[in-house]
Order: sequence, then C-alpha cells, then structure tokens
Amino acid sequence: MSIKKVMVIGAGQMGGGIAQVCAQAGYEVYLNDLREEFVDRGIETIAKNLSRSVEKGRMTEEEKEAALERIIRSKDLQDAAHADIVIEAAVENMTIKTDIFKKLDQAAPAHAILATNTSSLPITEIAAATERPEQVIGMHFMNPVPVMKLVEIIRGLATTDEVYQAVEEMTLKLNKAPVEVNDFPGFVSNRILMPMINEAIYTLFEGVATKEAIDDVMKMGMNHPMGPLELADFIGLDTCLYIMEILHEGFGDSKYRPCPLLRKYVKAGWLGKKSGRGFYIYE
Ligand SMILES: CC(=O)CC(=O)SCCNC(=O)CCNC(=O)[C@H](O)C(C)(C)COP(=O)(O)OP(=O)(O)OC[C@H]1O[C@@H](n2cnc3c(N)ncnc32)[C@H](O)[C@@H]1OP(=O)(O)O
Ligand SMILES: NC(=O)C1=CN([C@@H]2O[C@H](COP(=O)(O)OP(=O)(O)OC[C@H]3O[C@@H](n4cnc5c(N)ncnc54)[C@H](OP(=O)(O)O)[C@@H]3O)[C@@H](O)[C@H]2O)C=CC1
Repeated sequence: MSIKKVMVIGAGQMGGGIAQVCAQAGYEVYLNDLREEFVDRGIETIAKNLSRSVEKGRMTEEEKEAALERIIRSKDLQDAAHADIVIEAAVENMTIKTDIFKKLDQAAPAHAILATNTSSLPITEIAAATERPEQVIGMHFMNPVPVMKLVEIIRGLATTDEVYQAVEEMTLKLNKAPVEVNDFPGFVSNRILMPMINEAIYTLFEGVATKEAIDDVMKMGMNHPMGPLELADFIGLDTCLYIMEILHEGFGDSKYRPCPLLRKYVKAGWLGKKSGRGFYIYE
C-alpha cells in the first residue's frame, strides 16, 4: 500500500511534531485541530523548528518553504477524505478518541489506515469504535518528535500484517526507528517511564527532597537527560495523570495509583511547560 497523503488530528506538541516530520519526509499533510488558532500555533512552532534547521545548515531555505507548503490547515474531520493515513494526536481520553475514530471511519477512504499516537489507551478498544478494526494501529511517537528516534508500533487484535508493514515502512521513511510492542496499557514506554515519574512526584510529596534535588539525582546519578519532574512538566502533567489513571484502571493494581500532588496540580491548571507552570515556572 502506498502512503502519500497524511492527516494529523490535534495540533498540540505531538501533532505539530508529527506533521513536521511527515512534511519534511515529503508527505502532504492535513493538520487538523478544533480551532483555527490552534492549527496556526502548531504551524508557527513547525516554522520555528525548520528555521533553526536552516540556521544550522541542515536544510536550505527552499527545502523549508517546500515542507511548509506541504502542510494544509484543517478544521474539518471530513478532510480525512483526502488521506491515505490519519494519525490522531488529540488529548489522552478514550471518549474523545473513540468519537474522533467513529467520524474518521465515515470520512476516510476505504483503503485509509487510522493510526493513533495514544500514550497508553488500548488500540483494540479504539479500533472497535470503527468498522475497519483491521486498519487501526498504534503509532506512538516520542516527545520532542523531531528529535526522538523511537516510534512504538502497536497492533490491535485485528490489525493486519499489510497495515503493520505499511506503518513500519512509513516510520523508516520518517527516519525513525520502529519497535513493535503488544497492546497492553501504557505499552512498554509508559508502563516503565510513568511509574518512575509518579514515584518522583511521591518523593517530592513526602518531603524526601526538593524538586531540584530529585531531578539532580536522576540527571547526575543515572545520566537521564532531564530529571523526572522536569520531564513530567515537558510531557504535560495532564497527560501524565491520564496515563497513570489508565495504568491503574487497566491493571487494577494499586502500585499505579497517581500521586495526589499530581492530581492537585492538574486541578489547579498547572499542566507543566505548556501552561507556564508545573513543578517549575516557565517564562
Ligand atoms: C509520554 C509519552 O507517551 C512518551 C514520551 O514522549 S515520554 C518523553 C520522551 N522524551 C524524553 O525523555 C526527552 C528527554 N530529554 C531529552 O532527550 C533532551 O533534554 C532534549 C532532546 C529534549 C533536549 O536536549 P538538550 O541537549 O538538553 O537541549 P538542546 O541542546 O536545546 O537540544 C538538543 C537538540 O534538540 C532540539 N530540540 C530540543 N527541544 C526541541 C523541541 N521541543 N522541538 C524540536 N526540537 C527540539 C534542539 O533544537 C537541539 O537541536 P540541535 O542539536 O540541532 O541543536
Ligand atoms: N506529551 C507527550 O510527551 C506525549 C503525548 N502523547 C499523546 O499524544 C496525544 C496528544 O498529546 P499532546 O500533543 O502532548 O497534547 P496537547 O495538549 O499539546 O495537544 C492536544 C491537541 O489536540 C486538540 N484536540 C483536543 N480534542 C480534539 C478533537 N476532538 N479534535 C481535534 N483536536 C483536538 C487540543 O485542543 P484543545 O487545547 O482545545 O483541547 C490540542 O490542541 C495524547 O494522546 C498523548 O497521550 C504521545 C507521546 C508523547
């Protein structure tokens, strides 16, 4: 199956990054969000990233302009009619995602693959909302998308080999490394990463150390590029909480209970870097 046109749902930090790498790889990309200003904000960030690449001599001004021209603004899910693959990167919420997938199933051509960038939700359950579960798959990019090599690829129960291979091929064309994992809550990445972040929040909550000390221990002691609290702010505390809730509910094991401090921050609107405040304050 040949993929030429891509639609990305959600122009936030992940959707924007996914649209950027697809456009750089030569795909035509429809970038969709609920409101026009969100799409504009996403495209602004992409333009900034590409300009930095031009300054660093990694691409020419012409290549940058050509990549930007390949991105088409979309506010309407009906634009899926043009797509060979849709990659959904809206918020981490099953009701929202199944609603989007039902609409995409109606709008997208019969051959189109419906992929989700979900961090933790079961692919099989998202697929069951459509009439084409064999063409639904998890394509889990890492943040920041233009920098991180990994894409976790997750088949739902019904996903065909042909669809898996098409997504694997596309991942390689994006200059990313595909790793196949099974469909269980949090897959591999967040089943391991998020309990570490949650434990770091408990460590702060219980007064074991300051936020700076916790991050320093993990950066200097374990060679992590960011401390866990800084990373939580970077991912988004809302997304971290959603993922912990999905692990907790999906496995029914109390070891995944989200730290009350994480809940409190999310309720306060302290969502991390994207809202200007989380564990740290951002300008
Ligand atoms: C929640 C999930 O479902 C799954 C997830 O994604 S979990 C999150 C996974 N991601 C991580 O763990 C990231 C951990 N952090 C890191 O790897 C690094 O701190 C980092 C790559 C983000 C930044 O690296 P750094 O060396 O500290 O900073 P910096 O020198 O500014 O950046 C390195 C490069 O990344 C680029 N970069 C940094 N942030 C970027 C962003 N948000 N978007 C695009 N490019 C970015 C920089 O431009 C720079 O590029 P050059 O080498 O060409 O100059
Ligand atoms: N943050 C991370 O590190 C990673 C996140 N992910 C996953 O990627 C997805 C997106 O996360 P992220 O980009 O961080 O989140 P953001 O909050 O940055 O962006 C989500 C975007 O989707 C929009 N949106 C919400 N509902 C809809 C809808 N019905 N149709 C179209 N757009 C919609 C939001 O608009 P509005 O602001 O109005 O809600 C927002 O612009 C989540 O599933 C997350 O779990 C995967 C890997 C890493």
